[in-house]
Amino acid sequence: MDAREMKIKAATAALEHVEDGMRLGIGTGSTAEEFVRLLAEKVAGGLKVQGVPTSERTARRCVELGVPLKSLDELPELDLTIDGADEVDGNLALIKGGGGALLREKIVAGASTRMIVIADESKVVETLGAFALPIEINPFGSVATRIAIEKLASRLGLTGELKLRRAGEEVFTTDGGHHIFDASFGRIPDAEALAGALNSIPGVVEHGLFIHMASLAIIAGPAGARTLKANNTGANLS
Ligand SMILES: O=C(CO)[C@H](O)[C@H](O)COP(=O)(O)O
Repeated sequence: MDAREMKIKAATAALEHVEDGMRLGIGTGSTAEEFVRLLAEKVAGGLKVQGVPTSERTARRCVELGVPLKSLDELPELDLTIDGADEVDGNLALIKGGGGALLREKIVAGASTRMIVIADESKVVETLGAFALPIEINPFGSVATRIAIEKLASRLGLTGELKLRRAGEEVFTTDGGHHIFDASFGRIPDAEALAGALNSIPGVVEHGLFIHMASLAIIAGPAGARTLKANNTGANLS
Protein backbone atom coordinates (compact mmCIF):
# COMPACT_ATOMS: atom_id res chain seq x y z
CA MET A 1 0.00 0.00 0.00
CA ASP A 2 1.49 3.36 -0.97
CA ALA A 3 1.23 6.59 1.06
CA ARG A 4 -1.91 7.81 -0.73
CA GLU A 5 -3.64 4.46 -0.29
CA MET A 6 -2.94 4.63 3.45
CA LYS A 7 -4.49 8.11 3.65
CA ILE A 8 -7.54 6.83 1.79
CA LYS A 9 -7.75 3.86 4.16
CA ALA A 10 -7.73 6.11 7.24
CA ALA A 11 -10.21 8.54 5.66
CA THR A 12 -12.55 5.69 4.71
CA ALA A 13 -12.54 4.37 8.29
CA ALA A 14 -13.23 7.88 9.61
CA LEU A 15 -16.24 8.23 7.34
CA GLU A 16 -17.93 5.45 9.31
CA HIS A 17 -18.14 7.85 12.27
CA VAL A 18 -20.07 10.41 10.22
CA GLU A 19 -23.84 10.27 10.69
CA ASP A 20 -26.69 11.92 8.86
CA GLY A 21 -27.37 15.44 10.14
CA MET A 22 -23.94 15.91 11.71
CA ARG A 23 -22.21 19.27 12.04
CA LEU A 24 -18.67 18.45 10.97
CA GLY A 25 -15.34 20.20 11.41
CA ILE A 26 -13.27 19.46 8.33
CA GLY A 27 -9.47 19.41 8.62
CA THR A 28 -6.67 20.55 6.38
CA GLY A 29 -3.90 18.66 4.56
CA SER A 30 -3.52 15.82 2.11
CA THR A 31 -5.14 13.21 4.40
CA ALA A 32 -8.06 15.51 5.20
CA GLU A 33 -8.48 16.11 1.47
CA GLU A 34 -8.96 12.39 0.89
CA PHE A 35 -11.65 12.56 3.56
CA VAL A 36 -13.30 15.51 1.80
CA ARG A 37 -13.33 13.59 -1.49
CA LEU A 38 -14.97 10.54 0.12
CA LEU A 39 -17.40 12.70 2.09
CA ALA A 40 -18.43 14.46 -1.13
CA GLU A 41 -19.30 11.08 -2.67
CA LYS A 42 -21.55 10.33 0.32
CA VAL A 43 -23.14 13.78 0.09
CA ALA A 44 -23.84 13.17 -3.60
CA GLY A 45 -25.48 9.92 -2.52
CA GLY A 46 -27.83 11.72 -0.10
CA LEU A 47 -25.90 12.09 3.20
CA LYS A 48 -26.84 15.36 4.87
CA VAL A 49 -24.02 17.10 6.76
CA GLN A 50 -22.96 20.66 7.35
CA GLY A 51 -19.22 21.24 7.28
CA VAL A 52 -17.07 23.92 8.88
CA PRO A 53 -13.70 24.11 7.10
CA THR A 54 -10.44 24.67 8.99
CA SER A 55 -8.79 26.61 6.17
CA GLU A 56 -9.46 28.50 2.95
CA ARG A 57 -7.79 25.58 1.13
CA THR A 58 -10.26 23.08 2.59
CA ALA A 59 -13.16 25.47 1.96
CA ARG A 60 -12.22 25.69 -1.73
CA ARG A 61 -12.00 21.90 -2.03
CA CYS A 62 -15.39 21.43 -0.32
CA VAL A 63 -17.02 23.98 -2.63
CA GLU A 64 -15.48 22.32 -5.71
CA LEU A 65 -16.77 18.91 -4.63
CA GLY A 66 -20.18 20.00 -3.35
CA VAL A 67 -19.80 19.54 0.41
CA PRO A 68 -22.20 22.04 2.09
CA LEU A 69 -20.37 24.57 4.26
CA LYS A 70 -21.19 26.94 7.07
CA SER A 71 -18.96 29.32 8.97
CA LEU A 72 -18.08 28.56 12.59
CA ASP A 73 -20.11 31.62 13.57
CA GLU A 74 -23.17 30.14 11.90
CA LEU A 75 -22.49 26.72 13.46
CA PRO A 76 -20.50 27.31 16.66
CA GLU A 77 -21.08 23.86 18.16
CA LEU A 78 -19.94 20.86 16.16
CA ASP A 79 -20.50 17.13 16.62
CA LEU A 80 -17.23 15.87 15.18
CA THR A 81 -14.01 17.15 13.63
CA ILE A 82 -11.92 14.94 11.38
CA ASP A 83 -8.40 16.15 10.72
CA GLY A 84 -4.87 14.96 9.93
CA ALA A 85 -1.75 15.41 12.07
CA ASP A 86 2.00 15.69 11.70
CA GLU A 87 2.71 13.59 14.80
CA VAL A 88 0.57 11.50 17.16
CA ASP A 89 1.80 10.00 20.43
CA GLY A 90 0.31 7.17 22.51
CA ASN A 91 -1.83 9.59 24.53
CA LEU A 92 -3.16 11.19 21.37
CA ALA A 93 -1.17 14.37 21.93
CA LEU A 94 -0.53 15.83 18.48
CA ILE A 95 1.74 18.14 16.56
CA LYS A 96 -0.27 19.91 13.88
CA GLY A 97 0.27 22.87 11.60
CA GLY A 98 2.49 21.45 8.89
CA GLY A 99 -0.09 22.82 6.47
CA GLY A 100 -0.19 26.15 8.29
CA ALA A 101 -3.81 25.87 9.45
CA LEU A 102 -3.18 25.19 13.16
CA LEU A 103 -5.10 28.18 14.55
CA ARG A 104 -8.37 27.48 12.75
CA GLU A 105 -7.83 23.74 13.25
CA LYS A 106 -7.56 24.23 16.99
CA ILE A 107 -10.55 26.58 17.20
CA VAL A 108 -12.71 24.18 15.18
CA ALA A 109 -11.56 21.11 17.13
CA GLY A 110 -12.19 23.01 20.38
CA ALA A 111 -15.77 23.69 19.25
CA SER A 112 -16.37 20.00 18.55
CA THR A 113 -17.67 17.34 20.89
CA ARG A 114 -15.20 14.85 19.38
CA MET A 115 -12.03 15.03 17.28
CA ILE A 116 -10.83 12.06 15.22
CA VAL A 117 -7.34 12.13 13.78
CA ILE A 118 -6.56 10.36 10.51
CA ALA A 119 -2.96 9.56 9.69
CA ASP A 120 -0.58 6.91 8.45
CA GLU A 121 1.86 4.93 10.62
CA SER A 122 4.75 7.29 9.84
CA LYS A 123 3.05 9.93 12.04
CA VAL A 124 3.00 7.78 15.19
CA VAL A 125 5.81 8.58 17.64
CA GLU A 126 6.72 7.70 21.19
CA THR A 127 7.61 11.29 22.10
CA LEU A 128 6.54 14.36 20.11
CA GLY A 129 9.17 16.56 18.53
CA ALA A 130 10.85 14.94 15.53
CA PHE A 131 8.56 17.15 13.42
CA ALA A 132 9.42 20.83 13.92
CA LEU A 133 6.71 22.44 16.07
CA PRO A 134 4.75 25.15 14.21
CA ILE A 135 4.26 28.28 16.33
CA GLU A 136 1.94 30.90 14.84
CA ILE A 137 2.96 34.43 15.73
CA ASN A 138 1.72 37.95 15.18
CA PRO A 139 4.08 39.62 12.65
CA PHE A 140 4.32 42.66 14.96
CA GLY A 141 7.40 42.36 17.15
CA SER A 142 8.40 38.99 15.78
CA VAL A 143 12.03 39.40 16.88
CA ALA A 144 10.95 39.99 20.48
CA THR A 145 8.58 37.03 20.24
CA ARG A 146 11.39 34.84 18.92
CA ILE A 147 13.63 35.82 21.86
CA ALA A 148 10.81 35.16 24.33
CA ILE A 149 10.20 31.69 22.85
CA GLU A 150 13.91 30.85 22.93
CA LYS A 151 14.26 31.94 26.57
CA LEU A 152 11.18 30.04 27.62
CA ALA A 153 12.20 26.90 25.76
CA SER A 154 15.62 27.02 27.33
CA ARG A 155 14.04 27.18 30.81
CA LEU A 156 12.28 23.93 29.88
CA GLY A 157 15.57 22.39 28.70
CA LEU A 158 14.74 22.77 25.01
CA THR A 159 16.99 24.34 22.42
CA GLY A 160 16.82 24.46 18.66
CA GLU A 161 16.36 26.60 15.61
CA LEU A 162 13.24 28.69 15.10
CA LYS A 163 12.84 28.93 11.35
CA LEU A 164 10.48 31.54 9.91
CA ARG A 165 8.32 29.61 7.43
CA ARG A 166 8.51 30.77 3.84
CA ALA A 167 6.39 30.15 0.76
CA GLY A 168 8.97 30.49 -2.01
CA GLU A 169 10.40 34.02 -1.91
CA GLU A 170 7.72 35.28 0.48
CA VAL A 171 7.22 34.82 4.21
CA PHE A 172 4.37 32.32 4.63
CA THR A 173 1.19 34.00 5.84
CA THR A 174 -1.62 32.03 7.48
CA ASP A 175 -5.34 32.46 6.72
CA GLY A 176 -5.43 34.73 9.77
CA GLY A 177 -2.59 36.96 8.47
CA HIS A 178 0.04 35.61 10.87
CA HIS A 179 3.50 34.09 10.42
CA ILE A 180 4.88 30.75 11.60
CA PHE A 181 8.11 29.75 13.32
CA ASP A 182 8.91 26.06 12.85
CA ALA A 183 10.74 25.17 16.07
CA SER A 184 13.19 22.28 15.87
CA PHE A 185 13.37 21.53 19.60
CA GLY A 186 13.80 17.80 19.11
CA ARG A 187 12.06 15.50 21.58
CA ILE A 188 9.57 17.32 23.80
CA PRO A 189 9.32 15.28 27.03
CA ASP A 190 6.67 17.52 28.64
CA ALA A 191 4.45 18.78 25.84
CA GLU A 192 1.83 20.05 28.29
CA ALA A 193 4.35 22.30 30.05
CA LEU A 194 5.61 23.66 26.73
CA ALA A 195 2.06 24.25 25.49
CA GLY A 196 1.12 26.22 28.61
CA ALA A 197 4.33 28.23 28.51
CA LEU A 198 3.97 29.14 24.82
CA ASN A 199 0.42 30.34 25.48
CA SER A 200 1.81 32.84 27.98
CA ILE A 201 3.89 34.72 25.36
CA PRO A 202 1.89 37.70 24.06
CA GLY A 203 3.16 37.51 20.45
CA VAL A 204 2.33 33.81 20.15
CA VAL A 205 -1.07 33.47 18.54
CA GLU A 206 -1.21 29.65 18.79
CA HIS A 207 1.03 26.61 18.64
CA GLY A 208 0.72 23.21 17.06
CA LEU A 209 0.56 21.15 20.26
CA PHE A 210 -2.94 19.67 20.46
CA ILE A 211 -3.23 18.04 23.88
CA HIS A 212 -6.36 16.34 25.26
CA MET A 213 -8.24 17.28 22.10
CA ALA A 214 -8.41 14.08 20.05
CA SER A 215 -10.48 11.17 21.33
CA LEU A 216 -9.53 8.70 18.62
CA ALA A 217 -6.84 8.30 15.99
CA ILE A 218 -7.29 6.11 12.93
CA ILE A 219 -3.86 5.00 11.84
CA ALA A 220 -3.37 3.33 8.48
CA GLY A 221 -0.38 1.12 7.73
CA PRO A 222 0.58 -1.30 4.97
CA ALA A 223 -1.41 -4.08 6.68
CA GLY A 224 -4.61 -2.03 7.18
CA ALA A 225 -5.97 0.45 9.69
CA ARG A 226 -6.05 0.43 13.48
CA THR A 227 -7.50 2.77 16.05
CA LEU A 228 -5.53 4.38 18.79
CA LYS A 229 -7.14 5.76 21.93
CA ALA A 230 -5.45 7.62 24.76
CA ASN A 231 -3.09 5.40 26.79
CA ASN A 232 -2.26 3.17 23.84
CA THR A 233 -5.56 1.33 23.79
CA GLY A 234 -7.17 0.65 20.46
CA ALA A 235 -8.09 -2.02 17.98
CA ASN A 236 -7.30 -3.32 14.53
CA LEU A 237 -9.91 -2.34 11.99
CA SER A 238 -8.75 -4.59 9.17
O1 LIG B 1 -1.98 20.16 10.63
C1 LIG B 1 -2.18 20.11 9.44
C2 LIG B 1 -2.37 21.33 8.60
O2 LIG B 1 -2.16 22.50 9.35
C3 LIG B 1 -2.28 18.81 8.75
O3 LIG B 1 -3.32 18.07 9.31
C4 LIG B 1 -0.98 18.06 8.92
O4 LIG B 1 0.06 18.87 8.41
C5 LIG B 1 -0.99 16.72 8.21
O5 LIG B 1 -1.06 16.90 6.84
P1 LIG B 1 -0.98 15.69 5.83
O6 LIG B 1 -2.24 14.91 5.98
O7 LIG B 1 -0.86 16.34 4.46
O8 LIG B 1 0.25 14.88 6.17
